[in-house]
Amino acid sequence: MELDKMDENDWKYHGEGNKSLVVSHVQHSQVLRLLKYPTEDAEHAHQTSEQAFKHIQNIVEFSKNVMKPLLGETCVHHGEAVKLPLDFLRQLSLKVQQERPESRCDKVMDTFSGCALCLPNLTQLSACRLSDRGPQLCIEIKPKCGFLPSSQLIMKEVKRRVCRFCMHQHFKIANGKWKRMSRYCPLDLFSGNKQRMYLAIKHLLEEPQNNLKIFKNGELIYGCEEVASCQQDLDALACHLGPYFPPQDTDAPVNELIQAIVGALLDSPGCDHAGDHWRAPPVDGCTYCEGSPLPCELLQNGNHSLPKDCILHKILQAQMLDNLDIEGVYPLYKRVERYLEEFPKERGKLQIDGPYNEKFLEKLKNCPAEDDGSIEYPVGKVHQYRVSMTAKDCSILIALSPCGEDELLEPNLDLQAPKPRFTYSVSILDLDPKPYESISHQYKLDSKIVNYYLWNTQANQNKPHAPATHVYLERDAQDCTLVFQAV
Ligand SMILES: O=P(O)(O)O[C@@H]1[C@@H](OP(=O)(O)O)[C@H](OP(=O)(O)O)[C@H](O)[C@H](OP(=O)(O)O)[C@H]1OP(=O)(O)O
Ligand SMILES: Nc1ncnc2c1ncn2[C@@H]1O[C@H](COP(=O)(O)OP(=O)(O)OP(=O)(O)O)[C@@H](O)[C@H]1O
Repeated sequence: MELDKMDENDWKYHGEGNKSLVVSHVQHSQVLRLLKYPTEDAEHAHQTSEQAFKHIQNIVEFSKNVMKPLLGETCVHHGEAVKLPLDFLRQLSLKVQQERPESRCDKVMDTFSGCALCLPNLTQLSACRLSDRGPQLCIEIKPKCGFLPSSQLIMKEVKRRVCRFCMHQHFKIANGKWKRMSRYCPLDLFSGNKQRMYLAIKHLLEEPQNNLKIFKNGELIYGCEEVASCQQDLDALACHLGPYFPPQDTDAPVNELIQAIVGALLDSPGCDHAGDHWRAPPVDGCTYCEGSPLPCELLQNGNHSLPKDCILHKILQAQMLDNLDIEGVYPLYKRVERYLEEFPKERGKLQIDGPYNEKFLEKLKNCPAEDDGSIEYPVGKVHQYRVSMTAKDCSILIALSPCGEDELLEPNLDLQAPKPRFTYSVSILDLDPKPYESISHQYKLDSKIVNYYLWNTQANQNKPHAPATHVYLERDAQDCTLVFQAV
């Protein structure tokens, strides 16, 4: 990338999340990930270029030194912090503005610092496998948390039976984030049982929310950009998929696609043994969620039997570093807070805000197994919890391209299920560190999600024919706030 020749016309809007906006290069397989901040947040506008650059470098180092050893060399691309001309960024921001979904416009792209993260465009197969291929298909899945907690410290028993995603759905529908309930359950996807995985992906296709997107040649063809309304057309998707499947299969291209996704998720390409040396302690919680719509006989048939080196297994291992649950971690976070009040200078030594280097990884690995009264124990558990939060919020990108005849013989490139017809690459994105301070937010959110779920499911059980208008009063902390008035 030649920084003195940056031209906004070489870049186009690609997508965005809560924290960053992504543009892709029109010719090269490259993206720029630009941070966003709330429109009213003047503090960020006054952040110096050095501070912004350091923030992005922190993201790079966390991906490279913490998440990569856990998740694997081949699927994590940490990218590079870059400094860009301010004029280019201002023009780019104007150019992409009209393509941004309205629901994301409460934040603006950072055009002040001149800093961004440059990454390979992961919706395309990696360059070494790419050459001149046919049309490329890319499936992005944000799987969310794939296990039920089993910590002794949990007071809210329902959390042992219904997963966070399924409970959160009730809360999201009530506060208008989505219009329709998703039937996807992460425990089905992470089950390792092909039937359950197939149905989990089918449910994602039926109601993608922000958990599934499909790109064709880098363009979004399926998945919602606009938050509340997200009706997708499966017939239109089937038409898009036509060229990828031989004519005899045209009646079922969506099913074929699901099979291909299941195959890629269960495969262990290259078999790098990332994370092997420090496995998360086993969590012996229940392996199915009562919120899943699947029949009981199917749910009980599959117990985290994911192949050891597949992408889902690695992500699940990283998620399971949270073995105390937020209910167990929050008191430890408060203990760290009290310690830092007394010894503020220790903040740097304990690496509360980084740097995310080998020493940080050591702290994570060497956290005492039991509470020995040291400060290393609560700090280690908080670090582990933050890493697990990143793994619970990352996305998997599967880039598929039809195979040439000759490639069908290469064992590591072929999908086993259902037929070896694609070459593919699997990557993980959005591996940013979650701020230390977010633990407090997580604790409150956990409580809101569980309380609302219990209230809503009990209200529906007791009053199946109750009037459609109801009021939810939230009584956490000292106040009593009117939260929802759903109609
Ligand atoms: O808390 P959750 O589970 O709702 O996850 C948030 C995501 O919401 P989701 O439920 O996936 O729609 C949320 O995604 P959306 O903005 O809803 O697309 C973000 O990923 C957020 O992360 P961050 O604060 O931007 O670093 C995520 O927050 P973290 O909890 O990961 O910090
Ligand atoms: N390297 C990449 N290659 C291709 N597409 C990418 C890449 N990085 C991000 N994207 C796209 O941009 C979107 C937003 O990126 P990302 O998930 O990193 O944003 P975010 O703001 O951190 O998300 P979140 O809301 O989860 O915090 C992704 O959903 C993905 O579609």
